[in-house]
Amino acid sequence: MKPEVDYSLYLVTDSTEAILGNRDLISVVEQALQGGVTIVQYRDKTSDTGVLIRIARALHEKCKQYSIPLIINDRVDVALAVGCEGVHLGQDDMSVTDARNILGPSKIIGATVSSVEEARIAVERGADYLGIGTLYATNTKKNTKDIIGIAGTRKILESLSHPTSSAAAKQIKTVCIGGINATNIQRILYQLHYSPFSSPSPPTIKPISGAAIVSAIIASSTPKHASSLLRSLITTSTTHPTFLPSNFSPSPSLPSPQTLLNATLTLHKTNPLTHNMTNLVVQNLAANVALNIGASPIMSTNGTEARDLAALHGALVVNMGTSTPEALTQYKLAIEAYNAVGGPVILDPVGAGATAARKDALRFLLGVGYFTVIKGNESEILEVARASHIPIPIPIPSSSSTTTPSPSSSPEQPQPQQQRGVDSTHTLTHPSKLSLVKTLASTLRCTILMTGPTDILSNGTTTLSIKNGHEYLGRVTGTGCTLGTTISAYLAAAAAASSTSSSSSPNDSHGPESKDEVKNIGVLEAALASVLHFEIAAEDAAASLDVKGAGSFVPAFLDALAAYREGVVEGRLGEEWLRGRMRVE
Ligand SMILES: Cc1ncc(COP(=O)(O)OP(=O)(O)O)c(N)n1
Ligand SMILES: Cc1nc(C(=O)O)sc1CCOP(=O)(O)O
Repeated sequence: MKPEVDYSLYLVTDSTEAILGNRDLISVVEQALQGGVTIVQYRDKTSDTGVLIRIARALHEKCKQYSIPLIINDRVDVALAVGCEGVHLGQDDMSVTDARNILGPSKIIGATVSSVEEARIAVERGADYLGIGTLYATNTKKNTKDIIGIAGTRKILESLSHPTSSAAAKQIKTVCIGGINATNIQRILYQLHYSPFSSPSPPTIKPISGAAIVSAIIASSTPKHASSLLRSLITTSTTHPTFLPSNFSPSPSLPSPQTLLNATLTLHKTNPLTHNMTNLVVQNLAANVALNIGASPIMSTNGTEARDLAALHGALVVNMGTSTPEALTQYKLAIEAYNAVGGPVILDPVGAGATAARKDALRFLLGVGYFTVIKGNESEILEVARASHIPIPIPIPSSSSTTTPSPSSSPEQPQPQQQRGVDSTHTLTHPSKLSLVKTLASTLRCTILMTGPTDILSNGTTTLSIKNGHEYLGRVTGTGCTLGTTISAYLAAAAAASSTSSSSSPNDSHGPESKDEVKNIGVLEAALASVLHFEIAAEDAAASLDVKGAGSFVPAFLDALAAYREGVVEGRLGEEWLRGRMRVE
């Protein structure tokens, strides 16, 4: 009878100079056991068999003291000699079938897989768990076959829980591997619906059972501390991941006008910080937009001050408009700082499809941290989808035929039309856009806003079309970027309000009506409220008699942004008014 194994923090060892240094492996593993690793794999690619067996025996003794299973990498003979709990086999090692025949039914056999097909075969051959990778590029193992990211890992998890999959597939345990550390583990587990003991929470995806880690523990100078930190991040990720603002759960329906007005009131009351790492073109306009909607802007591209700024309960906008390799390093520092404290982060992948450098920058940023909202025009969101390995709809050719993305689409991705500069191309039908935005939001477990004549907003559960706005917005450079600033201010306000709602007075004059309504301002509500504030103000500004074109529109727009906020705060713009103005379905 195989014991129930907790795969949540799976330590894979490494004895190389670069990672272990000149320390003693047994002592490092013992410290990791004290810190709370739940399963250990001895992985040593160079030692002779005699040495392998000696070290494996010593490790097994230690693991037994902590009642933790020991697995041997690659070598069935060593596992047999030591009598430990099992083996881990790669695609080029002994087959799972042969290993099972040798080891018998009571031993644990793990298999490395990087595709749906490899997973299917490993399950069929009787593996107990799958090591799914490579999740992210890692210095620990340079010659990995495929970097599959969150989307590739999810594809495998989805295939295992597919209604037509076998009972064994539905039951098999899974860990992800490659580039996992304390800064990204919660986001990764969140995006992979971590659940330590199988019980597929959302039925469409099998939750991951744990994370396999090498360097973040073995290379640490304090393996006990590194392990216990990782363990506590894993444990809290099932309750509430620290990178998510509290109460930011997916909204199941179209937010009510009162909730949207409450978001504006909350913004006014909290005067949140919006930290903009934005492009050179829009710095001034973005700061003015922030001031007029009722936020406090800071335009800082220095990542080293992000930790201090993140402590001020604001939100971060990362806008790739004029980014450089040096800027990417600064963005990384800032994203990590905001993720560490649960501050909202908005990614505006400006011109993401325009050049190879921008495509690379986008892939880099998507691996760096969690984005609460990703906002972009159609071309930019298509690029995010491609970077996330999500099947994208076929662009409209000369005729109007399109396909809807489906998880079973061919791996041959249709190439989106080359983006020219930062302008968007318009190639998809509305249903295709809806489907793409929803799929992307649910895959990345964040909120996506695709802007255009009709904006599409989705958190993967609720998908909305927003038809407000005015064409002048498209004739002033950088207005799209300043929408990112507006979203950040609303998210920061909602996050701050939700974390203090229990202590605030629910019936302040002109304030949100109840604690519940403050709590209900989740990401989708805050993002929708910000888009409506921005776009209805644009409509009002454009209708002003003084406005003759895009030039005179800008000052009128700033006035209208402030007037919207003042109207809501003073109670002149209420529920009925908003119901009549919002064009959302
Ligand atoms: C848990 C886990 N997953 C994957 C691997 C990789 O194993 P393999 O493909 O055999 O590659 P090497 O480890 O031998 O380089 C693993 N070891 N553990
Ligand atoms: C041993 C191993 N196997 C991988 C795979 O993709 O199969 S990645 C990897 C190394 C993971 O190291 P770290 O946690 O330091 O990034």
